Amino acid sequence: MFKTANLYSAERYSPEIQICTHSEKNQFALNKMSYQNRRPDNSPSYPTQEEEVALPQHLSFRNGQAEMSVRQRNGRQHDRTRFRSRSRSPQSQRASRSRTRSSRIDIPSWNMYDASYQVQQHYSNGPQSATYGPTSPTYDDPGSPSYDDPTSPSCDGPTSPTYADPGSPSYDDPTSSSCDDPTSPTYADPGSPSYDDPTPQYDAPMSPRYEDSVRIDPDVLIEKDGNKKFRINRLIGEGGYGKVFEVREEGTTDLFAIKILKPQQYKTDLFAVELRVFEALKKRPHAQDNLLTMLSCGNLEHGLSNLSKRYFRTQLLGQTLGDAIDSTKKRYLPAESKMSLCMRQVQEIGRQIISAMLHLNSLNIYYLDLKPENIAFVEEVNRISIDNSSERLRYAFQDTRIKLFDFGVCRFEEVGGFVVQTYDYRAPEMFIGHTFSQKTDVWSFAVILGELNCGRPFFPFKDRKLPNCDHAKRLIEFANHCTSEEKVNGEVFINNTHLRDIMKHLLCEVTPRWHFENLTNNHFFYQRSLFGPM
Ligand SMILES: Nc1ncnc2c1ncn2[C@@H]1O[C@H](COP(=O)(O)OP(=O)(O)OP(=O)(O)O)[C@@H](O)[C@H]1O
Repeated sequence: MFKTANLYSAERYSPEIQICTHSEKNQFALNKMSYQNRRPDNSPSYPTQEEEVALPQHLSFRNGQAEMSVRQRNGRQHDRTRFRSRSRSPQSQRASRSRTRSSRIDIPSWNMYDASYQVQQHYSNGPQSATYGPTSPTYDDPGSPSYDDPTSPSCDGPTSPTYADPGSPSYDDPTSSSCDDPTSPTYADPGSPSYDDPTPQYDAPMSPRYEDSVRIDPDVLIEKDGNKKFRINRLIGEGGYGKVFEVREEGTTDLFAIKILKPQQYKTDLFAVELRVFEALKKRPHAQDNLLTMLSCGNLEHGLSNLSKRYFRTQLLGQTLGDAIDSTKKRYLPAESKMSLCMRQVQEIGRQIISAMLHLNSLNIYYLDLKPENIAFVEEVNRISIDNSSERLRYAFQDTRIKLFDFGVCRFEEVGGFVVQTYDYRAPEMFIGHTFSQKTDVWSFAVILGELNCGRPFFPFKDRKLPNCDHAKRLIEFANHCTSEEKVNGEVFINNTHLRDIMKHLLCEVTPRWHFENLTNNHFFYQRSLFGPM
């Protein structure tokens, strides 16, 4: 997503740090303070798409590690990318500590999802070779409810999915149907660079969180109770309570994902919840079509630095839907610049999410954190076919097979209580303290469909200062407008009549809102001929 980065008039910043991408020949410099305050032309408005995508808002160096945080302004996602010198000899550590502010990183391929980065760090005392980086852990969502927020009552190829999937509702068979996170990282992490803090934090002591994210030592993981050995390829991502690594089984070419629990999270039950969901899913042989399932779990023989030995291993998935549609950055673009996913693929993706949710519901599991960031493509993502002839620009993916993962927030029927949910996808009743139900997920599902159709976050407002009950009302009002043909801000939000008809039943008050079961024979999702070719 950063490949097209082209910085808005970089020279006008007083360059403290330069990053250049070889592939694009884009050189850009940033000065955190000047960017944070204003664009170079002094216009106070939202950044352009390019700026928004390209500008790292914070890049700092700590103990030989270059650290960059990217926060998509007004968006949901907060990404940090770190690079660290592979050899951490005392000399290199000393050299990096004495480095001045004039540093430069060359990144041959600026892609968050590359297996590794080749990073050349040129320090003031001479170029120094360094390598790679674990990539793109997505941290807390600026829109996510924070535990500190007292106003928040609910914390928060060509292969199409097969219609013949016996575990999924089939359109020939209309009857078929098949937890709190106190650990979420928050922006208030004292060791993290803060966006509000104008002081660059050079040579500040590393927070344990940063330090441990890059130390992969040893790089062979051995299952304690099995005989398998895995070599770590890279850190894929980091969540509130665990880190996910891409690993290769020794002696084979098979790749897997291994999630290892952070030691400080032993006391939380999110890992246990996720394992319990995996165990439950074993009872549904077809659940694995659209839900990530576990291959093994237990303890590793040797833990990694700063991580516990508890782990589980799963299939390795591709990019998340959230990253693939990357609509957050388009929030403030004019309508004509937004791109919608072609309707046929909205249908395909929607149908798979329904299938996943029906499996979970049949096991009395509430997912409760449905969002594009928790849905991943089975294969690496390839965006194709942009069709300019339709009303909106459209794109498609080569392979739309998806799976839902991250079951840490799931709830079982017998457990009630406080739930952490992402702000943008949270149902209105959750803002006013209602307990969750299956319909909580239905709302989030509809928001995702809307987002795929609009090419940007569905609800274009986010006012954290608004009392929760007012926000809830606003959501319902806005949803009513969107599901009518009325223009909202000069555009018809949902420009497909079939989708609009369904959305009326999904984006509404909780009582009339449909269940996922109501969608099992819905022609929008199950009538293949409804939409023509991409
Ligand atoms: N099986 C997998 N294959 C590929 N990538 C994965 C896999 N599982 C997780 N990831 C990546 O790792 C990141 C963190 O994983 P996950 O969301 O499960 O962690 P978490 O600790 O539950 O996070 P959160 O705090 O958001 O709940 C994800 O955003 C995703 O990009």
